[in-house]
Amino acid sequence: MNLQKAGFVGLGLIGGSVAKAIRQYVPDCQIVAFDKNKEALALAIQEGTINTSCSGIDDNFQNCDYIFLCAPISYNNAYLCQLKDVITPGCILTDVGSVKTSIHEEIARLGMEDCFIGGHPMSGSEKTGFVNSKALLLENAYYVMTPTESVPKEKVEEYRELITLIHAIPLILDYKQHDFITGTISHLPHIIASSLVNLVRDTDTKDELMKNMAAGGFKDITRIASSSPVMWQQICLKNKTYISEILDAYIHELQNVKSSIDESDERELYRMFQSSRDYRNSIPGNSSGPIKKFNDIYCDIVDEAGGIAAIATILASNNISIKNIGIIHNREFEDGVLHIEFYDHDALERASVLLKKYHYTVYDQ
Ligand SMILES: NC(=O)C1=CN([C@@H]2O[C@H](COP(=O)(O)OP(=O)(O)OC[C@H]3O[C@@H](n4cnc5c(N)ncnc54)[C@H](O)[C@@H]3O)[C@@H](O)[C@H]2O)C=CC1
Ligand SMILES: O=C(O)C(=O)Cc1ccc(O)cc1
Repeated sequence: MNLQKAGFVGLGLIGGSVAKAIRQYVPDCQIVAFDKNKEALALAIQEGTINTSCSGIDDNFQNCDYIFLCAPISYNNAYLCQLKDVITPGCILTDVGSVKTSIHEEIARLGMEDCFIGGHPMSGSEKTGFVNSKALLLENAYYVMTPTESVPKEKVEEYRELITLIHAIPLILDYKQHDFITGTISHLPHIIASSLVNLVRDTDTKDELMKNMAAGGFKDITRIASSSPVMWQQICLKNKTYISEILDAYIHELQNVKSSIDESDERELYRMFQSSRDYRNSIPGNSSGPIKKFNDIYCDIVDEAGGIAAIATILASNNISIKNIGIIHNREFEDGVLHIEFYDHDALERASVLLKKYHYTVYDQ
C-alpha cells in the first residue's frame, strides 16, 4: 500500500477522524482538504492534520491516491461532477456516507465506476465537527467498503490494507445490502430515538416532570437523538425505500406488542422480553463487531489526579505488565473510560479479577 497523498472534501467529525488516523499511521502522507467551514480547515492546519487547505475542489486535489468525500450525503453526490475533472488516473474516490445506493447511482450515471469504492465507517457519535474528531473513533470499528463491479481488484485490496492500517476493520458489502442493514441497525434506531424524545416533549407536564424524572433507560436509548439534524434528514431521504419498508416491519412489531398488552397475554409478553434479552446479551461487548479477541479492558476511573496511577500501581504490584494505557472517548464510552491493553489474555483475565476486587467497574471485551 503506497499512500502519498490524500484529499478530503468535508473535514468534520468523520472526515477529520479519518484524516487524523492517516496522519497518525502514515505520518508523511500529504493531506489536502476543502471544507466550507474555514475554521475547521484552519484548526486542521494548526494541529498538523492537513498540509494544504483549499478553497474549493481545485488543482490541489490532483495526484491524490485517495479522495475521501466526507460532507453530508447530498453534497458528496453533488461534488462528483466537479471531481471528475480533477482526479488523476489511479486515484481512488471514496466516501464515508451512511447511505450508499444514491452515490453508487450517481457514480454510474457519471461513468466513474472504475475509480469508486464506497466507504462507511460504522462508528461515530452524536457530536459533529472537526473539533470532535479523533483517530480513535475508527479503532476496532467495522469500516464497510462497497466497491463497484469495475474497480480493479488490486485497488480494493489496497483500500482494505489502508483501513486495516488505520486500525479499523474492513468489511466488503454490496451497496444495497449495506443500505438494508444500516437501515435496520442504525437508521431505524435514530428514528425511534428522535420520535420517542418528541413524544415525551409533547406529552410532558407543564413543569416538565417527565424531562426531569427521565432515568437511565430513556437516556440510554435516546442519546443519538442529539445527532446532527441535517445528517439524519439526508439519511432518511436517501435511504427512503428501505427505511419505509423497515418502519412497516417495526410498526407491525409494535402492533403485536400492543395486542399482547391489550389482551393481557402474559406468555407472549414474557416471550418478547425474554427473547430480546437473549439476543441482546449475545451481541459482543465490542458492538463494532467481529468476534476478534483483543487483550483489552475498559475501566471506569474517578476523574481526579492519580486515578490512572492508582490502577497502574495495583497491576504492577501484582506483576501484570501493561502494554498500553490511556483514556478514550467513543460512542460506547462517551464520558470517557480508561483503556488498558495487556500483552496476553492471561494478564487481561488476572487484571480484570483484580480490578473488580478493588471495586472498579471493568468492561471486558
Ligand atoms: N456522525 C456520524 O456518526 C457518522 C457520519 N457518517 C457520514 O459522514 C458524513 C459526514 O458526517 P459527519 O462528519 O458526522 O458530519 P459533520 O457535520 O461533523 O461534518 C461534515 C463536514 O462537512 C462540511 N460541509 C458541509 N457542507 C459542505 C459543503 N457543501 N462543502 C464542503 N464541506 C461541507 C461541514 O462544514 C463539516 O465540517 C455524512 O455523510 C454521514 O452520513 C458516517 C459514519 C458515522
Ligand atoms: O452514535 C452512535 O451510536 C451511532 O450510531 C453513530 C453512527 C451514526 C451514523 C452512522 O452512519 C454510523 C454510526
